[in-house]
Amino acid sequence: MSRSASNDRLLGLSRLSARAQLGDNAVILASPNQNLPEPTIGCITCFDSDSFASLEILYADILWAECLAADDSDISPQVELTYVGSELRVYKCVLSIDTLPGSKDAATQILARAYRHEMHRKRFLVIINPHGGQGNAENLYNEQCKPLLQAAHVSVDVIKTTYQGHATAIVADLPLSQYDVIVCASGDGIPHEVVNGMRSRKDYVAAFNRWTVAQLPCGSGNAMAASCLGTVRPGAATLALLKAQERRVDLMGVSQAGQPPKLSFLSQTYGVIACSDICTEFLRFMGAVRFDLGVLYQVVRRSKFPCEISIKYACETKEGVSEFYSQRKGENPEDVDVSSKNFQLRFPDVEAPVPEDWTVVDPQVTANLGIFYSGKMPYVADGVQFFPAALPDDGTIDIVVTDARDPFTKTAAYLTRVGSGGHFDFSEVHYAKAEAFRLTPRLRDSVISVDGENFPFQALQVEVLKGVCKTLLKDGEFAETRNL
Ligand SMILES: Nc1ncnc2c1ncn2[C@@H]1O[C@H](COP(=O)(O)OP(=O)(O)OP(=O)(O)O)[C@@H](O)[C@H]1O
Repeated sequence: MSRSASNDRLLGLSRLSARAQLGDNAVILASPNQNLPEPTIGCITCFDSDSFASLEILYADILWAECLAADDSDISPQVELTYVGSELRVYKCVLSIDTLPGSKDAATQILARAYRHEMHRKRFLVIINPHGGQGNAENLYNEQCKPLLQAAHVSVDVIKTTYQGHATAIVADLPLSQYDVIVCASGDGIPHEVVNGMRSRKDYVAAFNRWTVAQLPCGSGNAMAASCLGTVRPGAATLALLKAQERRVDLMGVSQAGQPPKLSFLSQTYGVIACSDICTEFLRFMGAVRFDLGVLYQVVRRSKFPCEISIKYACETKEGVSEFYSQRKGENPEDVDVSSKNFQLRFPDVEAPVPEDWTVVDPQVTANLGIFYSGKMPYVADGVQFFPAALPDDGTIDIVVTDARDPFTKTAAYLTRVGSGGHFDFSEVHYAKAEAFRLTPRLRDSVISVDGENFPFQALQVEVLKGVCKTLLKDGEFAETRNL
């Protein structure tokens, strides 16, 4: 039996008798009603006249499809479609699907096209950091992400963190088979905790083979979503996540003397950038602006951050980086399970002498260091492509080094071009790819930041761990960066 008319009114459902057929990329409306109902503002189950004006609803925007039992067996099958329309609101409509190639019913065929990577079948654990994003994370999730996840019928459990380090503890104790995707509704701090929680488990290899880690951008630093889903808008990121392709990415193993080894998924930094992030925590109320102010302050002061850096290069020059990048971009290898070997550190301990085949960065530069920034993902913040040559699982870490002695005008010129990746072109900016590096600070006190978190201020050694973690990438690749 079909749904009753009163039930439809309750849902705000528009029962169109529009006929439609399944195209390659969209459900294409053949003859929409002349008198289209206006969408009801704020209602999540209404008709979006904008999409209908274009006479098609893209599979990329479809969240759900369900066959309605026909009142009359003579008419084409009726399908209730749930989709994302203008302003990322969720809409519903009922269509009569005209021609149906193949034996599967219309809803099954639409869902297969809407979810090429079957994300609608996955079980999600969402970890919300209520403290994240200036205390806004929970609201952002509830208002912008949850309606889309519900409309997509995915199974979702939610846990809120109650203290720093809670996400590590949650993941360390989680039954392995209960979930497929660990979604961090947070900034970059929670994914950092999640991968370390996974690594702390006795069955860590199984955990990295089972769980996919993703971010819904609800924090103040959302580099993971910017890089993997191509947006830091929570609603758009939710849609991108539901349609994304699972892909293995590299992590980095971070070693410091006397500290337990840690995993890093995003970046390590010392100098201007680290200080601008960590040293401006007290300006948290200002949001992202606090970071820009911090950079400006350090650059105007021409602050120096002496250190020693040794690098096991994969590409030492920018020409090498460009060539490597163009050869490897677009590779989309099959997902192969990892073993404990993939997590083993290959290089001598951080306290042992630096291996002979590593290169010592010019001591003139490192005695006057401005920025040291190393990373695995292209975007370190919304619209800031610090590492335009970063690739998901190329087995390398991108490194940027600058000299604080550069004239202010030069420094300002390359820093203002970081948004477009234009800093790569400046001869003053050293950009390389490495398998590993060691950084030994030569200041009494300053900051070392790993994935945006404050780490002990002492020497650190970092090496890449190839393809150990699964995440979700829009179109199976990192967000687009400039041409190199
Ligand atoms: N309930 C809580 N109370 C206080 N801190 C918490 C809580 N839950 C998580 N945290 C900590 O908050 C820190 C920042 O988290 P997250 O990255 O999600 O937010 P953010 O707004 O992007 O912050 P940041 O700007 O510091 O990156 C993490 O170190 C995390 O451990």
